[in-house]
Amino acid sequence: MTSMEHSESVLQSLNDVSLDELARRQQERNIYAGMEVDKPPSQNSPSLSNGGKEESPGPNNNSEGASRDQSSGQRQQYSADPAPQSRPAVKSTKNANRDTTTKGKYKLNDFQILRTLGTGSFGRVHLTRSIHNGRFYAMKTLKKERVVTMKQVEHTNDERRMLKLAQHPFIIRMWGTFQDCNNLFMIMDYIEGGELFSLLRKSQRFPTPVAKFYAAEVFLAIEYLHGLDIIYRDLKPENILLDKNGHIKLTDFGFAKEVSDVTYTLCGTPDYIAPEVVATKPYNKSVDWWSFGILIFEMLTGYTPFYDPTPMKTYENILNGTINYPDYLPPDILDLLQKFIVKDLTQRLGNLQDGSDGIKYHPWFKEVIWERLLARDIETPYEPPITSGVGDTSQFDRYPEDKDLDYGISGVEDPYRDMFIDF
Ligand SMILES: Nc1ncnc2c1ncn2[C@@H]1O[C@H](COP(=O)(O)OP(=O)(O)OP(=O)(O)O)[C@@H](O)[C@H]1O
Repeated sequence: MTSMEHSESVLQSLNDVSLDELARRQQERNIYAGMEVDKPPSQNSPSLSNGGKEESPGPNNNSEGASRDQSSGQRQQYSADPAPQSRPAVKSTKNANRDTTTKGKYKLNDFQILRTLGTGSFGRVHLTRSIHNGRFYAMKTLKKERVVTMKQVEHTNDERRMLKLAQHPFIIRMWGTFQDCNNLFMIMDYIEGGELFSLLRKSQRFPTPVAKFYAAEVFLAIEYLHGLDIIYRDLKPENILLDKNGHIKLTDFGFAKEVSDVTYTLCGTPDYIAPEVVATKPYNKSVDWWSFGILIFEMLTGYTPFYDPTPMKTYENILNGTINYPDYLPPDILDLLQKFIVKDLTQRLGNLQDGSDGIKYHPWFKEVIWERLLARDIETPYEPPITSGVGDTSQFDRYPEDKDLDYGISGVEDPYRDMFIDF
């Protein structure tokens, strides 16, 4: 199939889906996302006993559980540091000397806020325009109070630091951060094409070459992060944006963490969490390769293999590890998926002696020319229909705008000042 034919088949399936059908599926996703994951599973549950703790127990980081984005119809993220136990602190040193400060501070007045692109549990992402260079940027805002009450202070500081460290063609670029008394602000490139999630839901499932293209670009992003000792920990189609040409940009580093060895925090999105994370065992970068397998499965089938409306049942399914692979999946894909979605870490592709090369040279990826892909020199299977040029927002849902934004307040007492000193 040529690249053109891929695009046509994706577009064809898009055209086949009525708006009602889309609304119904979005609604389904809401129900599916709205289940009880805002509480950490009980310590007695078969899957989540025996807690551990990775991150230094800062004053506000003993997460009892936090879910993100309960309003936008996406699968919820989940983060919980189980009961603290005395474990040696994990040292992450690889990037210790890299400068993650931002040169020259932006301020709110540098941007004109245009509209909301997305919402999360901590705030909104706005389309903005620089008053200096006229360019469009996405401005992610997080309410400090919410970050603190949901015990995500360290994850939020990590998000800023990891985003600043990561500079890659398939990773969102963050230009700077700032804060006021109530909010944190992150200025990122605006990615016009919307979420891969929306495209996948509209298409139901992707033809193999389309799934392979996105998987290969995601692979390069994850391989790069692992090279920096960063575990991403939240791979899913909602966190993959498409630029105007149809290349991917990995976004939302809310759970990304620099870890050279192993870590313990339970976080991620239920359908995508690896069994060793569910079982609160120490885990390493290979959790991203498990999620990568789930992502490829979802792109090819339109659903996730351990799906259940109840997250606790999803966790059980993950621990059972039984997957019914549909008959239409050809043997090379089956082989790949079975090597990613495998509980035994000594069998999991990406975690073997040949590291990420084992993935790169797997037969399913044999026609991928990795150097050209990295150079964005491979034709994309789908170009988002961006008609009104830069700043086009047609690929994003409309969100009711908040008329009472409390942005830009300073000079009053800020109880959280010491918690976000890098912003
Ligand atoms: N740089 C960007 N360009 C365009 N849209 C973006 C950008 N960053 C985020 N968005 C939109 O805003 C949504 C929310 O962003 P993000 O996932 O980073 O926020 P969040 O608060 O972490 O949300 P969640 O709780 O769902 O994880 C994204 O799903 C996407 O639709």
